[in-house]
Amino acid sequence: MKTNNDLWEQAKTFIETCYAELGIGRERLESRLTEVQQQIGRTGFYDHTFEELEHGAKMAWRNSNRCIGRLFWNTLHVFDARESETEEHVRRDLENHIKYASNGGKILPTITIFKASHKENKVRIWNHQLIRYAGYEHEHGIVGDPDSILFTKKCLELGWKGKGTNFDILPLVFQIGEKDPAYFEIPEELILEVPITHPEFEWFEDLQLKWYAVPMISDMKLEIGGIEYEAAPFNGWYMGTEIGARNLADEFRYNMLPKVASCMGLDISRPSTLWKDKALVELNIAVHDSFKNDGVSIVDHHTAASQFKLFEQQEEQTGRKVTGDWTWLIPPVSPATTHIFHQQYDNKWNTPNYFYQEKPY
Ligand code: HEM
Ligand SMILES: N/C(=N/c1cccc(CO[C@@H]2CCNC2)c1)c1cccs1
Repeated sequence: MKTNNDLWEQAKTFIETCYAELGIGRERLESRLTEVQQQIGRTGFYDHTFEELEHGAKMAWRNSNRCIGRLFWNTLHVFDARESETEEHVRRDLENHIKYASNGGKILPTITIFKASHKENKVRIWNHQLIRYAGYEHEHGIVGDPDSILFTKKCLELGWKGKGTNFDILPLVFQIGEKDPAYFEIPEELILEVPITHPEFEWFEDLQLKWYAVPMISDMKLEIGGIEYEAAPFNGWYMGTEIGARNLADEFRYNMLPKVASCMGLDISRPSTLWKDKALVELNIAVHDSFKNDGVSIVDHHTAASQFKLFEQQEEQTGRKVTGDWTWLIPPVSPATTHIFHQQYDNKWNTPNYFYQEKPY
């Protein structure tokens, strides 16, 4: 249980750092600290100004040790949805986020921040990502994304009906306060997807693969200066390997490597022909090429690593120590061809940051 003094210490540290980074003078800092101390004394909590919320969300991205995309931390667009406390308003805010962030393919890194977790009528989103494919477990096998099986079951229990294809878009599911969760289909016109084709292999399109354009994580908790926001969906753009080397490649996901290898005419009779490696590279080329041709933002893992190197240099110049989680920062394809593999990172967790939280179901 956090005491008022613990919260005051966290708040003071955050506001001092935040105001220093924003170049806000001593006068405003002192009066703000007094105001915050009084509000904590009176109510046990305090409310962030929009400026503090906006910069805190950017600092949290900058502190995300597992994120290779942090060069662009200061470009995050922040929507303040802390006043929303009805299903209609939350639904409107989520659809607005999807529309704004997708931006016709020129993806804009965006976060929408709902009511703080200590408030009445707080919001909790049940989706892992705002847009994701359903997964169904049948006797004869799995249809769709195996990673979504449990959440899909929850949606079916709530009354949602899926078409039963490999790419059914799951509904938005969220609850307000202690009320039961509500679900809403996302309007089709808001959903941007990319069919996966290959620049040389004509047969690739016959695999009928596609993936959604915008990854929007909606189940992590944002903590800023001791205040928690358990609903703060954020998006960037994909690094191609996430789709090509994990979502479509893992045996426990769409498991496409054997099929791709066979269509390539490779000898899959023994591992030492490296058929998996050959299929993996072509699948990643297909993903990257398809997104590029459709004008949807995506970054390859080599470019992303170079951008991360610039981030490291930029942080050093600013006098901030870069922290990182090497095990997540190295890409799943050709990791040793990036500088990250040959370097060590301090995995210290600073706040503000994004954290895992208990599932609400
Ligand atoms: C702009 C383009 C971005 C790219 C290319 C990018 C790339 C990545 C990648 C590849 C991962 C590892 C994911 C995995 O292996 O499953 C990751 C993790 C992460 N990213 Fe980024 N990112 C971007 C923007 C953002 C933004 C805008 C935020 C938050 C405001 C963010 C916060 C995080 C966090 C918290 C994690 C760790 C997630 C976990 O622990 O499960 N990233 N990022
Ligand atoms: N490109 C991205 N990739 C991810 C970033 C964070 C998390 C994830 C998915 O994490 C899952 C949980 C553990 N691995 C898969 C993917 C972004 C999503 C939102 C902003 S950028």
